[in-house]
Amino acid sequence: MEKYSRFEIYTEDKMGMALKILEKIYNEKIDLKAVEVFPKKVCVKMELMDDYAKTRLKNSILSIKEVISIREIDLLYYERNERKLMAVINSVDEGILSANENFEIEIFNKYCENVFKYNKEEVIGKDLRSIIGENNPLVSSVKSGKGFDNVKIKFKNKKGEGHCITTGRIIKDDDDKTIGVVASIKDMDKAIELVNIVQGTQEGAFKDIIGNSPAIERVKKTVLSVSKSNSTILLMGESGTGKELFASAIKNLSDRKDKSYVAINCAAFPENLIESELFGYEKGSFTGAVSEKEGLFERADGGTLFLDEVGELPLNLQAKLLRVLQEGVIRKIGSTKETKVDVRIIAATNKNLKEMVEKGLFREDLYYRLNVVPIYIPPLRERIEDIPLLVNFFIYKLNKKIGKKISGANIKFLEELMKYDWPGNVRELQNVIERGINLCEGNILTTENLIFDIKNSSKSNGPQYSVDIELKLDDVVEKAEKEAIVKALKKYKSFRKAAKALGVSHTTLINKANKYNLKYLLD
Ligand SMILES: Nc1ncnc2c1ncn2[C@@H]1O[C@H](COP(=O)(O)OP(=O)(O)OP(=O)(O)O)[C@@H](O)[C@H]1O
Repeated sequence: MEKYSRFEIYTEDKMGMALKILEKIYNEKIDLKAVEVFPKKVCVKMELMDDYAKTRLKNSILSIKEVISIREIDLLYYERNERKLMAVINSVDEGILSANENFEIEIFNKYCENVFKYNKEEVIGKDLRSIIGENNPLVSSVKSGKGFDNVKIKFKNKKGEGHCITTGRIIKDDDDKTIGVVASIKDMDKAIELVNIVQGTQEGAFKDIIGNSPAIERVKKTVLSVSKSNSTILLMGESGTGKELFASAIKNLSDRKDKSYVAINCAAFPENLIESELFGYEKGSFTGAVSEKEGLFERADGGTLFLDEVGELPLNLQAKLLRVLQEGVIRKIGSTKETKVDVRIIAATNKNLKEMVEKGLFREDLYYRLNVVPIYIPPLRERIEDIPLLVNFFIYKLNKKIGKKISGANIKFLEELMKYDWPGNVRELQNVIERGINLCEGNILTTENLIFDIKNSSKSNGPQYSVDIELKLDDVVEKAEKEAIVKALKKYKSFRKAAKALGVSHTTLINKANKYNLKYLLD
């Protein structure tokens, strides 16, 4: 790096001090590089001098009557600021490139060096067009005076072709004239990596889980905080609430996301088959066992096993499952050998397991083993705010399947859906929308296209969850309050009458109806 000599010269507060000092430098035939002038102070940057030359110059400057003192300094103020700025520019995980109105490159940070495969020294002051070509948004923005966002550019460098994503802003002077452009550069591979990271985290993992009601947001928050650990998770909720979706989100958010994910519905197999499905069997262990069979636990080794409808597991298999959870070993049917497996269990149930334990239908010890991290997914009737979003989502999804171009649903249609009790939850809602799309002759769903499932009554037949395990006291109170208000509004069809029945003032009831989004019930 080139070296310089720098002086800081203190003077009396007089006009023309800088000129007098510069004259002395000139007389000593020293090459001046930069000057900074302040009240009572002048700083100069000059060619590198030896001690003799420095002393000569100092004496010459000190001979000026108004000069008080001189000291050597490391950097001028502008250099300090420039270095601070460059340190910041080099520390960001993005390329920063700037060029002036003549396309000369002025800033080119470390990240740019990696993307474009040029050293800063090779490009500073060079024509931008010779480095990244003529046809790129940076050049056109200097010409047009307009910035640009997230444009992909291709360029040639020493190592061949490269590509990156860039966003640029124009630099203007006081007269609004373009004097340059500054652009951020993102390496394409890094941008793709970023997308993958995002997909492996929150937004990506929850992208198929529609809804932003406080109730569903609470579940997402819990899922986020527990997915990274290896603890067993028990997902509880009525049928069709999205337990399977959440199980898959947990897997995608966990460190096991790239490992095997095996799902089994315990209710879908007859009792005698489920054991061989889960644990496998040895050849010849029973008639028909002509070859060895790998069980799902083995298949999920290193990854995640989703046990859906775990409440349906027969009691003898509950004991076997308990052993896996306690000791991490499995034994195939017909084998004497135990094999170690490393499997994270996510179990789901729409049954009230605690009640099953009380009735002797589910092993208590297994219940506590599974119930390490219980997550309760609320039924749709407790998050009716999500219905419009879900309706749009299903219209979009099912249009493609059915080959229609429905653009939405009218208000009355949505209101009817929000009044309904949804015993079949989101799955039932999806069916209702699919039926509606099939029936719809226009491009908007109306109440004429609305048919609810006949088998479901308007009263929920889902399980009532006990308070102690799934919800915080505040949530329980809110839930009960909301249910009582819904019931009263449906029964009395008037705020005044419902308020009287509930023993609260008219205003209190209206405020609460607003809080829970229930005013539509009386529209
Ligand atoms: N929040 C949601 N956003 C979008 N789709 C959802 C949502 N919740 C559920 N679904 C859809 O509803 C259907 C039922 O969901 P899922 O199978 O996850 O429910 P479940 O609780 O596991 O049901 P079951 O207890 O009957 O097995 C699926 O088609 C799923 O994609």
